[in-house]
Amino acid sequence: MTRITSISLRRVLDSRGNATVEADVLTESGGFGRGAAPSGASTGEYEAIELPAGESIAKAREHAVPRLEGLYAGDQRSVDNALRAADGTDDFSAIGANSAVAISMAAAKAAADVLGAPLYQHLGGAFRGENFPIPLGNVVGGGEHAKEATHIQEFLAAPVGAPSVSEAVFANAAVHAAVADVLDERGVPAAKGDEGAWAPPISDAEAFEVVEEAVDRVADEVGFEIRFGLDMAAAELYDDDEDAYVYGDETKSTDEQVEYVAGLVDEYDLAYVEDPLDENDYEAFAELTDRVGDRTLICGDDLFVTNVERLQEGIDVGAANSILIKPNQIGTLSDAFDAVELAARNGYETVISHRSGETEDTTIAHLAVATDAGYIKTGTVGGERTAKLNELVRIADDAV
Ligand SMILES: C=C(OP(=O)(O)O)C(=O)O
Ligand SMILES: [Mg+2]
Repeated sequence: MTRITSISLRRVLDSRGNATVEADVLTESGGFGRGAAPSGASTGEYEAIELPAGESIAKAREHAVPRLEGLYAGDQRSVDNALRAADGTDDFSAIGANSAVAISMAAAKAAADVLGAPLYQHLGGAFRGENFPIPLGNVVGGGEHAKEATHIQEFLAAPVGAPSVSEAVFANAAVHAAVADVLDERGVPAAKGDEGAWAPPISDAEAFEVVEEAVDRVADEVGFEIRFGLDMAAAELYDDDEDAYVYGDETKSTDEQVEYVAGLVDEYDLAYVEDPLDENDYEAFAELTDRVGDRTLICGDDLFVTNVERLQEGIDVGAANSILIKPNQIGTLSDAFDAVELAARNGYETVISHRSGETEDTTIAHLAVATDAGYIKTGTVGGERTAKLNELVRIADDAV
């Protein structure tokens, strides 16, 4: 039986050293699942609300846990509906999306444990496990993830020609290492940002040169196509008062930003551009998608926040052609699945994603395989990132 008998919640550390919520779910027949909430730094304005971990735990213990005990862990919709009902708001601001997502993921894992099935199969069904996402690997970054580095938040290796997920994962690690070599040759010192990407004190223009060089070197070595992409996190660059995108001392109007990004797509043959425009500007997203959407992915992260209503608005006007899926942006696995399905029905590519603050939790690796996502964005190096990447390698090797 998969009835939930107990849920324990605790504060644990995330990769930035902040407190986050971990949930353990136990079922009648001894099924066990554990989930931990990640946490963003460049969060979208419309995301579900994360409360301080201790507060979120206290509220969830009082309002959610009593409703959940006795439910079937395997009935994910009921579990997630009960979380929503216990919260009673649209954005999980009563119990916190951090407790909600931790419990939602833990319940799914407990159900998989009872079934004796890998999580991706419990979530995605018997026919999943053959296709794997292309990992987008953050190799250079700045923005909200590292001070005194690039304005663009993430430069992402995209090993689109890799014959296997394992070769893709290792190629991204090789690009990360090659970036260090190229920076060293240029005499540029570099620490690492929150996601383990290099955070050098160089201009965005120089970062393009460095990443292109590193990608080319590794592509030559491995013999398959590697491209690269960006997360511009442009809502963080956009200044409402100036109505412009601010790059240090320079600003760009919205038209100039569209022109700039379209130019970058062509100059660098970018495979992927996330959040190239402000999270409120569907119109400019649509214009850019119209211009370059036939040759690259224009992805909405802060734009869509894994929310079906915001995604539908984008679909209606042709804004973007792909969506970033972050379960903690919306609060439950059911909501994340709904966003994936709406995207798929409308020809939008899905990219399952980590947050800049992460834990060892590997749910998103399973979610990517379960939903047949085209891409996963989960870093390149660092234990909390390799936890997901190595889990993908294990899934491919039938070793989970
Ligand atoms: C992973 C990201 O960063 P954060 O978790 O800080 O939102 C992102 O913006 O895509
Ligand atoms: Mg983003």
